[in-house]
Amino acid sequence: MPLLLSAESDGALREHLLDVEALSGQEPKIRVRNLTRVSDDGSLILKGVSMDIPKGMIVGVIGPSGSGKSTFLRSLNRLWEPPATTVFLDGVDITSIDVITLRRRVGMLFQLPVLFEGTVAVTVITNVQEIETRGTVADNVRYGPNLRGEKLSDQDVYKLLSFADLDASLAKKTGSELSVGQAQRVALARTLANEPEVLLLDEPTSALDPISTENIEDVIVKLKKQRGITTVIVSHSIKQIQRVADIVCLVVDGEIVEVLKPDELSQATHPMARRFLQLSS
Ligand SMILES: Nc1ncnc2c1ncn2[C@@H]1O[C@H](COP(=O)(O)OP(=O)(O)OP(=O)(O)O)[C@@H](O)[C@H]1O
Repeated sequence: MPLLLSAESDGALREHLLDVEALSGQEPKIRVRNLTRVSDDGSLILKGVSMDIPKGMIVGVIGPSGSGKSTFLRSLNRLWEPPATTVFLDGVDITSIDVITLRRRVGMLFQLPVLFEGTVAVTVITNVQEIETRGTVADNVRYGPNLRGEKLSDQDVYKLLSFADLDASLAKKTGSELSVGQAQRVALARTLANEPEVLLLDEPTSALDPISTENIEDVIVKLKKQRGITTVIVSHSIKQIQRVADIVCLVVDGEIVEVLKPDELSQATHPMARRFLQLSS
């Protein structure tokens, strides 16, 4: 029976008590095995991390600054290229999956939304024609499907905006007319237009006010409940992780040192993890 696994510290994988099948009833969506990253100066950024990410669950990733959280997250859709046979999506080594296909299936949202506003030429890979897109909210939402030669109808765009808790009237606006919170929800709608199976969120609300933060958190939870999307969220806010996550990974110094349920964080035993949790709460 598969177990959630954390980093190996002494050559052997340390098993955790959380059982993936018991939690989700299914095989993991993403499997990470012995993932190591060495920086140019020879220091270890990730130290043989192993982890199962259960399908349809929200996995929170917390830990001190510089501990490797973003590097871990970026490895999952090859924004940082992991070594072969270390990251698997539905059992398939992601380095063998076409990178555009992978990033459609494993979408990502960053700390700050980047919407395009000017004229952008999109080369449609399927039939090698060029489409011009102007940079409205609707254009942003249509971007991913456009790349695949699919055109979303106005209704499709409105549905995606509505799912991201945005009014359809925003569709004709440009990025500069939006608040950061609205722009982040547009970025989320744009990611959802690709119908991802997994969402990677790198501190998605750290630039947002509490109301916008709540809006985004609500959408994250709705995506799990209504669409069964698997989510990995890096956050500096332990309270946020406790609000949205089903399980929490504590990353310290390039290792996942603990995997716990959100209401069991006080049971963390690793000294650095305990100190981090005490200082953050
Ligand atoms: N491209 C890179 N080249 C060299 N070192 C890097 C690179 N990317 C990250 N690092 C280093 O790897 C370590 C982990 O960085 P990472 O951004 O993954 O940590 P983090 O836990 O997400 O930090 P934060 O919470 O501050 O965002 C840091 O020491 C960082 O300086």
